[in-house]
Amino acid sequence: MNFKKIAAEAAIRFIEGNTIIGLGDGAAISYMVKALTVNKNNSLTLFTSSFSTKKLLEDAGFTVNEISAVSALDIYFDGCDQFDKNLNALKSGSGIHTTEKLLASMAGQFILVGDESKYVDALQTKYPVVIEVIPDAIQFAQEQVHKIFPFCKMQVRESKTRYSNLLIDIWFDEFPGLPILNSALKNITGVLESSLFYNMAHKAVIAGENGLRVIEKQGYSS
Ligand SMILES: O=C[C@H](O)[C@H](O)[C@H](O)COP(=O)(O)O
Repeated sequence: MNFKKIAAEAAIRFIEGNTIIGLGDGAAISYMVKALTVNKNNSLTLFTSSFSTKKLLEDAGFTVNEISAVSALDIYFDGCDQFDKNLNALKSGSGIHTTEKLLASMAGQFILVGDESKYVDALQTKYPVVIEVIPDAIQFAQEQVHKIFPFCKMQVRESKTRYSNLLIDIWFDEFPGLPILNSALKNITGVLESSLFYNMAHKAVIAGENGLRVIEKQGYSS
């Protein structure tokens, strides 16, 4: 069974009545593009944080709009590495979290899509937290991270971001409290964003052996 495909096809239903849509990156999102292609709706205005998703959309005949031209989306859909029961998510894999966070912040609803394996009680340290850093701050940012979290390990990625910035993977043996982790990284001068999406997602659509589930953030009803 292809659970990402099942979740993606279910997630499409949330589009009904909404027209300004953002799409993230990854396998689940690629199934959403396929599903959108089958039920083509020309009234959608589409944005994406991902060059791969952009190519998929354009190959399928959709127009992809410039992010700089928009300030509000109806819904932003994206995959993740993991998310917890409060819908805090790690989106470290692709290194495009700054653009993903921008679109998620613009959206009235931010919906995570994936298979059941993404859902954990508490985020696990098998993924790093990644920060996007302006090149001139590369030493300073590492020093600051080290001062705040002396036991973490850091590795600068070789690839640059679409904004020509650098990415640092930060590995923990154990995560500090997520609110502290979130604000401490955000407050370092020269750091744009981290790959921890703390308190941002509204819903998650996941599929697995036990069927399809929509998990809503506590206190959120659309
Ligand atoms: O880390 C986050 C990435 O941006 C993707 O959202 C994530 O890797 C997608 O996962 P999948 O390919 O399992 O849908």
